[in-house]
Amino acid sequence: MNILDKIIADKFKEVELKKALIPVSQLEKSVLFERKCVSLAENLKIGSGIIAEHKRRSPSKSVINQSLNVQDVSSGYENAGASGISVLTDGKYFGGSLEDLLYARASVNIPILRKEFMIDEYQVLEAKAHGADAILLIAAVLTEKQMTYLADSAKKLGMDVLLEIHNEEELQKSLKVNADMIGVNNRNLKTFEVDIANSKKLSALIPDEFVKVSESGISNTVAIADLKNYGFKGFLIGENFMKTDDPGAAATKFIKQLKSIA
Ligand SMILES: O=P(O)(O)OC[C@@H](O)[C@@H](O)c1c[nH]c2ccccc12
Repeated sequence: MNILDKIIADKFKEVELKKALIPVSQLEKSVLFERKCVSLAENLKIGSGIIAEHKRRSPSKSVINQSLNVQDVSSGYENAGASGISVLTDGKYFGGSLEDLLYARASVNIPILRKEFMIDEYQVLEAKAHGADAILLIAAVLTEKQMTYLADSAKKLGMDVLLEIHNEEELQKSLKVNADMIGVNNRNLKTFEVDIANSKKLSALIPDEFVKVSESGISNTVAIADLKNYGFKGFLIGENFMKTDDPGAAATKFIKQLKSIA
């Protein structure tokens, strides 16, 4: 079994357990359920385009940074001029939690993406109840029908949808889904190989109604200037910031440099 299949198998078990412990009616009682979401897709069009990620560890890199707290990282990213923040909530493989999402929400006003392996509507409700403005759907692990259902349920709650693809086949099955953004993952989640050329290759095939996002392996501003020429408006960056002692400062420096070459 590849790592992605393992993560998904574990996720099914986790969601079943959670459903039994915390009913949907309780999620809907969260004060955050009434909060009006801020559109990540719209924010990408008007700002720096950087979606800065809070990621403690990953299956590909093991530990990235375990010593920071999510409030400092999130407010650091917001002050740096990020257009949005991505918060990993998977515990087993990425060291994140829904609590991280809550604390991030309490620390910033910019849109927050719940970075999770979504397989069930229950997780969409959880995202809303913990202050997310957007959810991620990964085409590699979902059918067209599942993506349609999950996207529609997120849209009903006022959240944006970032649909992640890695190849042309995944793009084709995603085109009818009600997503706001299509993200090209430069990392193959099955092999962990990273290649930014993947974004460039697939860009022309993505219809204009979707905001284009390039994800993973981005470590310099020249790569972004290049990706902008291919129509990308959003750039998801995790490790490059998180591997430093001060991700907010790293993001500040990065975004300043980005502006200077624009
Ligand atoms: O740390 P990086 O290489 O900058 O990548 C960030 C982000 O794109 C990556 O964490 C990611 C992209 N898609 C995912 C799906 C699940 C978990 C994580 C991811």
